[in-house]
Order: sequence, then C-alpha cells, then structure tokens
Amino acid sequence: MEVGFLGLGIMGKAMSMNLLKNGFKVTVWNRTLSKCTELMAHGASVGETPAEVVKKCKITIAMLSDPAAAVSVVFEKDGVLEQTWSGKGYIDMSTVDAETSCKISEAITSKGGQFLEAPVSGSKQPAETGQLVILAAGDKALYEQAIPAFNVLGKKSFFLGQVGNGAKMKLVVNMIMGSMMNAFSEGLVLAERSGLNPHSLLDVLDLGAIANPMFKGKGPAMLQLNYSPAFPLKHQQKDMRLALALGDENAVSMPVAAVANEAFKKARSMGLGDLDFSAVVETVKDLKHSS
Ligand SMILES: NC(=O)C1=CN([C@@H]2O[C@H](COP(=O)(O)OP(=O)(O)OC[C@H]3O[C@@H](n4cnc5c(N)ncnc54)[C@H](OP(=O)(O)O)[C@@H]3O)[C@@H](O)[C@H]2O)C=CC1
Ligand SMILES: O=CCCC(=O)O
Repeated sequence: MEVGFLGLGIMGKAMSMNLLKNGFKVTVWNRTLSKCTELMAHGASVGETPAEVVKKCKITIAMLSDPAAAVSVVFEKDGVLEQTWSGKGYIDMSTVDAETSCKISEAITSKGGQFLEAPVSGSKQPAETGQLVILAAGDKALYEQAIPAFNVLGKKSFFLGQVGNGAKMKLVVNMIMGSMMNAFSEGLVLAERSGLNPHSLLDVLDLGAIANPMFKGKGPAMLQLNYSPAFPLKHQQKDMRLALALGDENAVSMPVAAVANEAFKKARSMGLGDLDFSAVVETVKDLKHSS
C-alpha cells in the first residue's frame, strides 16, 4: 500500500517511519524539507509540495501542529486541494477543533475526494511502537481502506461517526490530561516543599487508585528537571484552548480546565512552549518563589 505523509514533526516522523518499517511505500513532505532526509534514508520518497504527494498517492495522511497549519496545507498554493478528485483519500490526524475539520472535509468532498479525521491519543513512544489510539470519524469507506495503516500505527482504532466527533473526543481527552498534569505538578512541588521525598510520592501514587501511565512515565523525568519534548507544551495549551471553546459552545462550565489553561499559558510566557508539557511544573515553582 502506498501512502503520502504530510508533516514530519515529533509524531509524523515516528508514524511515517513505522509505516516504512512495516512495508508501506511512503511519500513524505514537510514544510522544512530538510526533515525528509532521515526518512529518505529509510526508503521514503519525497514530494516537493503537498499537491505533489497527493497526486502520487491514493491515500494521504497529515500530522500537523494546529488548525492554522492543517488549513494552510490543504488550501494554499500547491496544497492538497489542487490534486484532490474522486478516488483520493485525505486523512488528517492532527489535533484540531471540529470546525477546522469540517471546513477541510467540505473542501475535500466538494472536489470528489474522501475525508477522514483521525487524531490520536498517545505520544512519541507509542507513535514509534505503533501503540497509538486512533479516534477516526468521517468517511466510513476511507476508514475501512485505512485499516491496514491504522493497524500499524495504533493498538486500537475507534470509528466515531460524523466528522467533528474525532476532534471533539481528542479535545476532551487532552483537556482531562492537561488538568491532571497540573494537579500532579502541584502535588510534586507540595511534597518536596513540605519535606517529603517526592520519589516516595511517586511510589505511593503508583500503588493506589490514581495510578496511571502518565504519572509513572513523566514523574521521574520531572523530578530530574528533564523536559525533553514528547508532547510539546505549546500543543497542550492549544488543546486546552480548543477544549475550552468546545465548553463555551456547549455551555459546560470547566473551571478546572480554565485554570490549567492559564498555567500552560504562563509556562509559554516563561519560554517553555517547546519543552514537554510536563514543564508546566515550573509555573508552580515560580509562583511559590514569587509569594
Ligand atoms: N507530540 C505528541 O505527543 C502528540 C501530538 N499530537 C498532535 O499531533 C500534531 C503534531 O504534533 P507534533 O508532531 O508533536 O508537533 P511538532 O511541533 O513536532 O510538528 C509539527 C509539524 O507541523 C508542521 N507545521 C507547523 N506549521 C505549519 C504550517 N503553517 N504549514 C505546514 N506545516 C506546518 C511542522 O513543520 P516544520 O518542521 O516545518 O516546522 C511539523 O512538521 C499536533 O496537532 C499535536 O497536537 C497528538 C498526539 C500526541
Ligand atoms: O496529544 C497528545 C497526547 C499525548 C498522550 O496521549 O500521551
């Protein structure tokens, strides 16, 4: 099976590499073209524009930073739309809002193409090992066609119905995750400042009702001040912002998420946006110092 892949950031690089390792023919494109070199060394072909990739491949996957990037790759000159017609499938796996996804879907389908949104739960390591959770919605026939690729990329795929449902599900999940990360950060700093060994806190948490892979995976690195990015903080803040907008639309009061969003914004203002989202713990330390 030949697939196109647009966007070779942390996730896109790992996912396209995984497809290559599992026998797929992959044609890649990235805005910064130099990032294609490593994929080429593993057998990928390179397209010079998104349109060139779509022209070559029946199915093209995108994994881009945010709504603005997802829209620009489709609508701008040399973009996806220029080579979209009947028989072309476009799968956007970026985390965006439902409105963005619907706008892209309408444009693709109005040219006769098929569209699926398929954001993912899981980060760099699950992307490398094919353990993502895929939250697809849109064209059911394209979903069926993409299953061989989804089986390589993920451990489980959900088909959630109409376009927008995948985006919403992803935002709800990440809203919960971002709020949890803030509570965890406050707990780590509180343990340390009140004279406890924070490593003991990690052990206690891991044995109780709120044990989870995020605390277990991120906790030790956070205690070492290691914020090497798996999930960049600027993207987590984007997801909180988009989830809060979804809350506005549906009149759902979300004070916990709103405060968590403020902490991620504060972290961005401290220059931490490109670090892992766990670097939000630095805002707790910063507030304590300034009081
Ligand atoms: N990292 C993670 O753990 C997870 C991330 N996600 C989501 O996946 C998506 C990608 O995340 P991740 O790989 O971490 O992000 P990165 O920041 O590592 O990569 C972003 C990608 O988007 C491209 N890009 C940004 N702006 C534009 C633009 N205007 N036009 C074209 N391309 C653009 C970048 O190109 P360039 O190289 O030129 O900058 C790069 O390829 C995001 O929506 C994120 O929220 C979902 C699950 C987990
Ligand atoms: O969007 C990023 C999600 C990261 C994760 O699920 O670990």
